[in-house]
Amino acid sequence: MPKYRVLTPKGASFTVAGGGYDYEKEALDPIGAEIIEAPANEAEFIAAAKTADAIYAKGMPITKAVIDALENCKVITLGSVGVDSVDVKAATARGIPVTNIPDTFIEEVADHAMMLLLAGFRRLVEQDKMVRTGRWSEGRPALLKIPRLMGQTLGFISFGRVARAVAKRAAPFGLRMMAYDPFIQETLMYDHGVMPATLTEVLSQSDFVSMHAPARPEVHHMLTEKHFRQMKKSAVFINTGRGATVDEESLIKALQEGWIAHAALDVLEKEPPSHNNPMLSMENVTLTAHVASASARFDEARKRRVGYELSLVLQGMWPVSCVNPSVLQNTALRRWQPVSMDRGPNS
Ligand SMILES: O=C(O)CC[C@@H](O)C(=O)O
Repeated sequence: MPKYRVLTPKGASFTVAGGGYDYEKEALDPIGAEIIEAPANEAEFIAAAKTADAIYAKGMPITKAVIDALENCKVITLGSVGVDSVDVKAATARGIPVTNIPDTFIEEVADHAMMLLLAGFRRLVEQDKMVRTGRWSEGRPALLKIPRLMGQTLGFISFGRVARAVAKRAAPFGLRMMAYDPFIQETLMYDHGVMPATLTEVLSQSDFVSMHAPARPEVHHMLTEKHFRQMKKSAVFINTGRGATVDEESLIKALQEGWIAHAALDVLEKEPPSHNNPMLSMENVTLTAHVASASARFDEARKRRVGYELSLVLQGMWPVSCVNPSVLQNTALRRWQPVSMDRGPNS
């Protein structure tokens, strides 16, 4: 009988795929905790959740109904930056800390955003299709219509850690950069060679608009028809954040009616998309399957980090990355002091 039960939706275990090293066991075995899988449907998950000591949320929404059924849960742990799959408000109301991993795969997502930018701009998918379908001679005329990349403008909506990592990659390509983010200090933008701007300036002046707004209810459908109408007809829209920040119907209309040139998207409003999503057959759309974070290193790092957060809380300590830290004050969990990495001015 395990001392602690960590409940996770079936099929979402965070052991390394393909029988690799078992990072979950490494973190959880010494404290007597065990991962238990429950069917990933709300009713069956709720039945199993009553006695769970912790939830590892993945692959299914952890709704208010699930959270209200928890009788013994000390933490809900996410293996992502985005916390949109958990009703954080409900967890906060119940005094349950929710943890995420905000810093583990910034480089991967930034690589992917840059790849989408280049692929969308140089029409990679269309070019590939032309070669494969015997239309070799059509490739060059298609690209003769687009400008040179150097000197084009990249505009960021939201300038968090991933956007800043994209800016580092974009600078050597000779892109001018601007960003809209009312929550980030302008000096941080200047440090990255990025001009602070209003949303209208970003939309109307950018050749590439890269969306990085986090998945929060306040930014649901932040971009609608009126925003796509403000963009350049030649603009490429890139989204590696969350599909829900964009009104997808408006985006589809913008692409179909030529208000913008191309969309390169890792995220969609509904994932996977339904077979009748028009974007699946549109030539001016480049799609990947919400995989921007993926790499072998990330897979390992995510599992280690999830195991670490779980083991901290189950052993009675504050987690490292808590998205609702106000609840920590009212728990019996002990605050711990991380060791300072700052070894002084000459280190
Ligand atoms: O689970 C993933 O790999 C994607 C997670 C990513 O979208 C996030 O919000 O952190």
